[in-house]
Amino acid sequence: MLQAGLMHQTPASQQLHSPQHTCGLRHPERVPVRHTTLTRQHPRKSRLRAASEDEVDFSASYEEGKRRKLIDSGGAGKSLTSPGWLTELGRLWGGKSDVPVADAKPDDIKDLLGGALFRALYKWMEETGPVYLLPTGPASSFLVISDPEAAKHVLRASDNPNNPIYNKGLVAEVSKFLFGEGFAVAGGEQWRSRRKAVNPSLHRAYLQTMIDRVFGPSALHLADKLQVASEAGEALDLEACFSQLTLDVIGKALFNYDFDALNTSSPLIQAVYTALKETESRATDVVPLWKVPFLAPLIPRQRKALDSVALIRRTTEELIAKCKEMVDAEEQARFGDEYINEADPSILRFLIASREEVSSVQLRDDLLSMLVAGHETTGSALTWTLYLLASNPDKMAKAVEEVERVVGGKQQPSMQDYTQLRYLTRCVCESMRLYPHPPVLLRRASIPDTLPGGYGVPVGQDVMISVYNIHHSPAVWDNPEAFEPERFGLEGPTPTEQNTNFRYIPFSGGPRKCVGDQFAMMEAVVSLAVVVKKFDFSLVPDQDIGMTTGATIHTTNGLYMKMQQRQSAASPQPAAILAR
Ligand code: HEM
Repeated sequence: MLQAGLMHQTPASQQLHSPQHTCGLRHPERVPVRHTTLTRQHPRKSRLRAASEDEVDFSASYEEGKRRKLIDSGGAGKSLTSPGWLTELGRLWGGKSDVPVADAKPDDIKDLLGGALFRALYKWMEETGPVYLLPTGPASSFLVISDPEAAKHVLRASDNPNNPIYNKGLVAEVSKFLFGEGFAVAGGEQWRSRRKAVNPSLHRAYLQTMIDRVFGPSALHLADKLQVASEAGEALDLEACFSQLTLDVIGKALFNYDFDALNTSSPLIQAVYTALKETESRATDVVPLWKVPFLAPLIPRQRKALDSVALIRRTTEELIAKCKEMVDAEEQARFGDEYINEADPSILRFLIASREEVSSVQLRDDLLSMLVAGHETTGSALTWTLYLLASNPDKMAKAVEEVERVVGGKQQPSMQDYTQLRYLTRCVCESMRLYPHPPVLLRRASIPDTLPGGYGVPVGQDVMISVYNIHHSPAVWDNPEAFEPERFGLEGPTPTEQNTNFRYIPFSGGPRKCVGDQFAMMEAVVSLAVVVKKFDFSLVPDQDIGMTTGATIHTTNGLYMKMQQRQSAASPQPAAILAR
């Protein structure tokens, strides 16, 4: 089954010959995507209707969809097959709701809890339409959204002071044990004021410093490790390597702390992984025992998670204390919008030097939010981009040609080079279209709402925006399963939620959009540029990579590759090799 997760990928051979997009950019700020609208003609089928203009007006299709809806009085979509028990419960629960209910069988739900969430959600989208109710118990359900216009509506109304309809809901519940007061899960005024304080720390001068001093050098450390394996003729698990790399990067960028995860295994690193795993497990627990506080110390998994969080918090508090001492010792910390301390350009340093009124617990939890949000996400984006490039030799050849031309004899790209690595940037974008991290975004309605097109959303309803479905929908993208970085024209802007009208939302959108999007793109492109410049990568044949989901889409069994140093990269050698 896990293998099947990758089976719906278009085979590399077909991708090589897949027709290229020809639609040009008519609007300089718009990225060409398939100009179609999803029209619900039948609850089990959707058909494509070509739109005549750049911008798609979804309102017409919603109206048509509403007219054609085949909803019975119980609120469930008409089903030709015998519905499962969950659907029955959904019918009872659905009452007057007009949202079609997914024909969810127990097996499907098992799939979902096992981590293959996106596949089940996709199937129900095909059967039921772009907005449906997924019953998950007698009194619980998700309203699943796979439509860009409805996603835009919900994301823009999330923690929006002028239109406060949705909040983070379940996400906040399952990760509170780790994030605490952190702004990634907080809501309302607490979130707003902390996001305002953190945002400026990611200014352009900081990102430039990160490229030169963190992204490039950390990727060169990875190259050292790859070189050793290459000389020994060994295969390495690149997913594990990228996870180590991105932990090293985020540690330095946030705290000026070197986890050195590429070379060592410390209890702290293990603690970060354990805590992350626990958030994933909590989101899919059938019986959420973690909700019962007095039980936690009695359950080994919970105890381990809580011990891990305690270790992470202690370490972060120590780093904050040290940094505070340094800032206090400075005669006059010159602080401005683009403040950077030469010796310590970290975000922690910026936040302390800004002397914002903030409790140390809040500061600690904000940093932890960024550590967690910025680690596995970027690691997974790197993993799947390299996988896709290795599976598509013609795309890899184009990427390598660009890197060699732009970066030339240097070991790592500069900020200026980064802006010229346009094809490689689009490879990362396209990989995040096919493998979005996270594949779903969760929200909860804090007041009753109506989606564009008329579906009602009751107060307290959990909403799941399936980014995966939107990114894979044939109604939204031409040839959606193919890896085609070219679909985002080289001359135009890189795709964002804005210039694709929420068809492309790997960093979400609206007020809760990722704060680290630029950081992540630079980190991913620079890291890939460094390694593809030095090595040819080949997938170990016949491996069962598998695909599963949690906070990100990751492999089930790792991504094993062999590296061979490129002729053109024979000199200069990676730093550590020279030192040997
Ligand atoms: C490829 C890498 C990344 C991806 C795909 C990604 C994706 C996302 C997404 C989808 C959200 C919004 C979730 C929602 O709407 O519920 C988000 C939020 C966030 N991300 Fe990222 N992210 C990445 C890298 C980073 C990095 C490197 C950092 C830090 C430097 C970061 C920090 C955050 C924070 C703090 C939030 C919460 C923002 C808020 O709630 O106000 N992310 N990310």
